Amino acid sequence: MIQIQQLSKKYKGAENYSVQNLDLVVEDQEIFGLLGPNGAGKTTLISMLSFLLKPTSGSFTINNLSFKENKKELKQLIGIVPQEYALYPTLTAYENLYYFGSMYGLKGKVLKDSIHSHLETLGLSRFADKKIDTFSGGMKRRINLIASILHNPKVLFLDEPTVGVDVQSKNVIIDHLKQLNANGTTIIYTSHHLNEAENLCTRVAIIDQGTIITKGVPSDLIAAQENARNLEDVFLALTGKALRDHA
Ligand SMILES: Nc1ncnc2c1ncn2[C@@H]1O[C@H](COP(=O)(O)OP(=O)(O)OP(=O)(O)O)[C@@H](O)[C@H]1O
Repeated sequence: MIQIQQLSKKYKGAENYSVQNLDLVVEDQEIFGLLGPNGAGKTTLISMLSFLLKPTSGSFTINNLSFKENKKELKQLIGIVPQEYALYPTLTAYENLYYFGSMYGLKGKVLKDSIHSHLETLGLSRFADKKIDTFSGGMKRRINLIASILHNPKVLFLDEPTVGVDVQSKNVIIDHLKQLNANGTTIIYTSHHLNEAENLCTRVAIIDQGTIITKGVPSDLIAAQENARNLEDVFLALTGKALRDHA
């Protein structure tokens, strides 16, 4: 279980908080969606939960382990799939995955088997020895995903895992997330694909200006919002239609 208490982040030099006094509980085995307009604070939140970013204040625990006192254990327990590709372009897919697996302390046959089995499931076995810079966006996204799950994390954070990929790659990624979840991994992911979240998530939270404005089971949120037919209607009713451009 993930318990977030009063978590806040204000970037250095920024006027406003990007995440402010956020409270949230995510139960084991959920697929939890973080939704919200551009700049809402989704990446900031997920980056704090995966130790990529230090909170300004507040706290969280994962499986009762505190982010302050149990950082090392927690880093082994979680996986993070960042929005940007974190891969070495001139190394092959296999070499990249071997490197990332080693970072989690995996080695030998266990690591090799894990790499090959994930490459197989995600349809990339025949590209194992090809360099990453020859890969399409969809292939890189799948390698990025594998790099984060070789150590079989109990909790997986993903920042827009299906952005910019074709429908085929997207389906393979979503099916794999469902499979991981069925095998016991709790999943928290950010997305702008509201249809996808509506179908995939046990619960979602809609975030705006660094705070949660609503959360719940997608069908409950739709039923509770007047004239809403889907999650997109709920999203627009709660966050408005104004563009969120800012520099
Ligand atoms: N490194 C940074 N320094 C200063 N401000 C930042 C930094 N990163 C993000 N922000 C600001 O924090 C706010 C939240 O940004 P964040 O990237 O978390 O939003 P998001 O919901 O993930 O947006 P998107 O959907 O566009 O990815 C925005 O106002 C953004 O400009």
